[in-house]
Amino acid sequence: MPAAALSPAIELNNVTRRFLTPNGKSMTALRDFTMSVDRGEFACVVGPTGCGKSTTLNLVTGLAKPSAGEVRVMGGPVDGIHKDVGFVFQADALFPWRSVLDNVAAGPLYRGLPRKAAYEKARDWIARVGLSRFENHYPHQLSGGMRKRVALAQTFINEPKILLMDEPFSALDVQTRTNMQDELLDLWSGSGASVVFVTHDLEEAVALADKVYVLTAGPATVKSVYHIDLPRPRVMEEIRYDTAFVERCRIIWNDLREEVQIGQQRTLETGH
Ligand SMILES: Nc1ncnc2c1ncn2[C@@H]1O[C@H](COP(=O)(O)OP(=O)(O)OP(=O)(O)O)[C@@H](O)[C@H]1O
Repeated sequence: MPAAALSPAIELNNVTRRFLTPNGKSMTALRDFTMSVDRGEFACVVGPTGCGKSTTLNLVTGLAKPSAGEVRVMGGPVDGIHKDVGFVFQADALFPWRSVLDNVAAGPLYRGLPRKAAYEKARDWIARVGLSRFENHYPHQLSGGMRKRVALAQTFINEPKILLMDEPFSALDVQTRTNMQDELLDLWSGSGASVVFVTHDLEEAVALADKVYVLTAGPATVKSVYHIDLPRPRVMEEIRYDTAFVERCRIIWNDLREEVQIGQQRTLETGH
């Protein structure tokens, strides 16, 4: 077996990322950042507002380059967006002028699958997210939760080995959000994909993840890593009452709270 096949799906080794601010000064968003996500592992990243969570995802996509250190995806250096990477962000990435079916079929068509096979596959994924009756609807005719289901189908249909998610459910109401978390775990459990899921919501992180990274107030570095050994499959409505779950949230929140307070204090002092 080649060495690359045994390597983690994602590695950030001592990464520093600096930006130039509008007034020409250098600003460090990430400092000495080290993170490793194994194949098939679900990692969540939590930290104070603006600390650098999205920047970690941008480094994995290659949209941002490290100022120092190294980023590796599937055992190799990052060189543009890797074909095995899928995304789900807070904002919908659906084409408004295309039906649900055309939206979901777009990925396989783009990747060269013949039309008939692409549409068969799209129908299958639409059924898996429970939207068969809506395949001819347009995004504006769907609820926020339904659009998220389309987004998940649109992503999972490409069979990504790595899934990057940046607060994908934060705009949804609590009930819809819970349903989507279950849906995501269900789709992920059969996929073998490695996930990096950024969220402000610690309970969401603990409920979903194998591993939770707590980041410091910017510049972001890894403050601590928690392994979440709660049994799977997990059901969101039930896990929130599980004493082991509550205990883990309490421990991690004690850690995260300090950073949130530092971030808030800084905002009060500097106005941003
Ligand atoms: N392209 C850029 N140019 C300049 N500064 C940037 C750029 N991208 C991010 N930053 C800065 O880097 C810091 C980290 O931003 P990032 O978006 O990674 O934080 P975040 O933790 O994801 O934020 P939030 O919690 O608000 O979603 C912020 O201060 C931001 O202003």
